[in-house]
Amino acid sequence: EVSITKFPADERKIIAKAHDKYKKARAGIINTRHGQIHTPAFMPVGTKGTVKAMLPESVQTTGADIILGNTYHLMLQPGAKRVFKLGGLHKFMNWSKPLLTDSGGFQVMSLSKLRKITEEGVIFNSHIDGSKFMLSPESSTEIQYLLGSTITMAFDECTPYPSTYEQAKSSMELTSRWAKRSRKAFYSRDGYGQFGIIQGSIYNDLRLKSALDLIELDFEGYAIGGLAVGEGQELMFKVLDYAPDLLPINKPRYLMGVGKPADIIGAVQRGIDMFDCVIPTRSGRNGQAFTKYGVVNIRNSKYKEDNTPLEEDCLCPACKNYTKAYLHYLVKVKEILGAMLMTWHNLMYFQKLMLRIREYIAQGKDFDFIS
Ligand SMILES: CC1(C)O[C@H]2[C@@H](O1)[C@@]1(COC(C)(C)O1)O[C@@H]2CNc1nc2cc3nc(N)[nH]c(=O)c3cc2[nH]1
Ligand SMILES: [Zn+2]
Repeated sequence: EVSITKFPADERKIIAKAHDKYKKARAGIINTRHGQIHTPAFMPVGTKGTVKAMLPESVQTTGADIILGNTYHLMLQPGAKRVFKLGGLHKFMNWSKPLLTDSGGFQVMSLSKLRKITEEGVIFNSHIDGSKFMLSPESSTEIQYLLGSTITMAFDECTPYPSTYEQAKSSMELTSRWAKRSRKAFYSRDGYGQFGIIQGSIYNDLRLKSALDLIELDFEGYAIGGLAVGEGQELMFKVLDYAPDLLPINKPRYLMGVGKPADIIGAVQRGIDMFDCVIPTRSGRNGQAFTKYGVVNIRNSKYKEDNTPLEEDCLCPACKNYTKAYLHYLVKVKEILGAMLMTWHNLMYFQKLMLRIREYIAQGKDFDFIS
């Protein structure tokens, strides 16, 4: 079975770095049914089948190869069967490149009020109208098939932080049992893939056991779950100092929910290939712009007569055609165009960061720049 991961030998540029810090960084290409993904890659979050305030063609111009959708939200509305009947999520949202869908467990725990975790799966009440649903390894995998996801995530339990060793152990063991059922339920096709998600919280022996359990299932890629859940950067990096090395070197490694530029750079240096985070889109809508000068809070009154762009050399529409004064005004009066331009700029910024990281790795250069 051809997996979706072909780090072609000639294109795989794993450069041993002069000193330890960079030797784990790698740049590669993931080949899928819906096109290539250049790694290290940042995936804009399109939770409900849209990257908020962006047209899909605009997302494409920022350089994104792949976007993320959510099983939890789409199963509640408009419903996976309906999306399937309408031709699948790619057609529905007019995005023809790769799509990765999260499997829903994390969103149930962070969004729905009443829920019950059983061996079978998670029973919960919709946060929209309170109606009852159940997500299991089988139903999550089927929903992602109906959506037409390029990369399907195994159904896991995101171990909360902090957790005791015992709590983390039983949670990780549940995730391993669910991973097996997810793998069995996956309908494997050329150019599509399923990623396992390792848990184990901050305990290295649990992380190792989780990795061993999932490697046995031979997923096309692996995610490190249970991080970016409030543990902070220092503890996250402590886990990342060893966890990526537990995973197969020739398969993609995806760190879920991360992160700010500095988090991404530190994680790439520790061997991570894929990222997703709501920060560029969510903070853009809240008036925060990422720039090489740092984060600009455009609502600050010091910008109300600032006739210069966010970044003079940025090619996004916000910087090419508008001033900080105009963005300040739009965000203050809550005009929709404000959310659009700020989001567009931030997504462009994050993709430029990933492009620079890929170039630096390919040239064997240090990329400790925090931009
Ligand atoms: C709830 C919401 C929207 O998800 C974002 C964002 O808030 C927020 C809140 O604080 C920040 C850190 C800024 O990001 O945390 C989320 C990003 N961290 C994260 N996403 C994850 C998704 C995951 N999915 C699965 N299946 N399994 C996991 O273990 C898992 C772990 C994850 N960690
Ligand atoms: Zn810009």
